[in-house]
This record gives sequence, C-alpha cells and structure tokens, in this order.
Amino acid sequence: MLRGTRRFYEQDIDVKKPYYSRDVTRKVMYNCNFELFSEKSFAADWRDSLYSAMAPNPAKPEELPETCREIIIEYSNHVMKLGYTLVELFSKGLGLKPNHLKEMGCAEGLGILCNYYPKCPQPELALGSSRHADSDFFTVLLQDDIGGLQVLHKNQWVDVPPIHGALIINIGDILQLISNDKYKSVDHRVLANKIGPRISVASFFSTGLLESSRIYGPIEELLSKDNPPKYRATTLKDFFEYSSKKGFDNNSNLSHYKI
Ligand SMILES: O=C(O)CCC(=O)C(=O)O
Ligand SMILES: [Fe+2]
Repeated sequence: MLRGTRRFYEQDIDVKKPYYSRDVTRKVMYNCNFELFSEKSFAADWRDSLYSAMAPNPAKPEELPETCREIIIEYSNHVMKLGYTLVELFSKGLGLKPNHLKEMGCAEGLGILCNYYPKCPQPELALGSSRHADSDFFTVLLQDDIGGLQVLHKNQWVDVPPIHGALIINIGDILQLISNDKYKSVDHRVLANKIGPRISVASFFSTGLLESSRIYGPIEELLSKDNPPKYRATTLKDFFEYSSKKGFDNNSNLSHYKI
C-alpha cells in the first residue's frame, strides 16, 4: 500500500492532473493542503493527499488511479474487516453487546487518504500535518519508517515511532461524542522532515458527506443521572462539514457540539 501510494505520487504531473480537485463531494480527489482555505487554518501543511471513498458507495475501480487501483481495493477490503473487529472491541469496552456499534453503522463508511510528505528544506518552519483530531469514529493509520507522527499526551507531544508491520488506531471525535467521553479522540500532528518523502495511509471510518438520516448522539445505554449527555446529537455530514469549514485551528471540533 505504501509502495502503491509512492507510485501514484511519483508519476508525471500530467498523469496526476485529472485527479486534482478541491471538490470534496468527489469520490477520488488528489490535492495539496485541502485545509488551506478553511476559515481558521493557520498555515499550509507540507503534504499532498489522495482521497478515495471506499464504502458504502465506493469509487468505481476505473475511477481510481491505475498505479494504485488494485492495492487500494485489496487494502480497503482488509481494513473493512479490521474495522468490524475493532467496533466489536469498542462496544465491549463500553460494556455494550458486541454488535452495538456495528448496528449503529460505525464501520459502514470508509475513506482512504494516501498522504505524501515531500522532504522539507526548512522543517523548523513547517508542519507536515497541523494539530488535529480526526472527524470520524476511528482511523486505521499505516506509516512508513521515516517517523514524525506525534500525539498529544498530557499536554506534551509524544513521538509515535514507526514499527514495521504495525497499524495505529486513532479514536476520532464521533466515537468520543457517542461514548460521552468514555473514549477520547487523540490530537495528533506530523513534523516536517529534511528526509523524505514520508508516506502514510489513513483509513477513516465515517460516511463523511454522504446524505443519511442517521443521527449520532451519546449512546442512551451509557447515560444515567450521574452521566448526563455531554454533547448534542448530529449527523456525520453536519459534523464533517463543520470541521472542514473550520479547519485545523488547534480547537476541538467537539466543543461546537458540547451541551
Ligand atoms: O501521516 C500521518 O501519520 C497522519 C495523517 C493524519 O493524521 C491524517 O491524515 O488525518
Ligand atoms: Fe489525522
């Protein structure tokens, strides 16, 4: 998958051009700095991204770039299976029946973002990815061996060193919202680096901008007099639109939904 991503980016600009777009309703979209024109983003990020919608309404195979078409389809099939296992574990962790989150549709939507961070001549002046939490239920992240990913833990940035063959699971804002803060989304960022390119593949579990009548609020079974709902309910589309419009500004998107 990492090699497939690299193959895509290292093609001639003319081959990549047809995929270049800032229209977030497209199923396949290649761009750099997708958050650059958001309301509150501070600065451009030192990365390019290729997004592919893979579930529940996947991009047609012929819509995916030829250089990584097969591997994106194969990889996303594996990640979907892993997603179902993870939502079972997340359900159990909340003391709910194992298929609770699956029935809520938490593993129904999948978008794959292939990131390419070119080497940066002055890494002290830039970030690969600005600080953010993901606007989904959870993210399965694959990184190469360059490093640079950090998570915010007790107000300190902590390196997440690459481990060959390992996947990183990040809790996203929506899982925090429905679990009423039992699970916490993690703020993370990626440092720019003099060496590179660095490649990562983030698999986001969410239906994103798709129209859906499903509304997500804190799960009733978790609430009590001592644990009242902390957030108002929302659709995934509304949450995603709000977070995309706001951009990466160091503030949590969840505060907008706080009761
Ligand atoms: O490149 C990474 O390791 C992280 C990417 C990321 O956080 C994202 O795409 O949301
Ligand atoms: Fe992220």
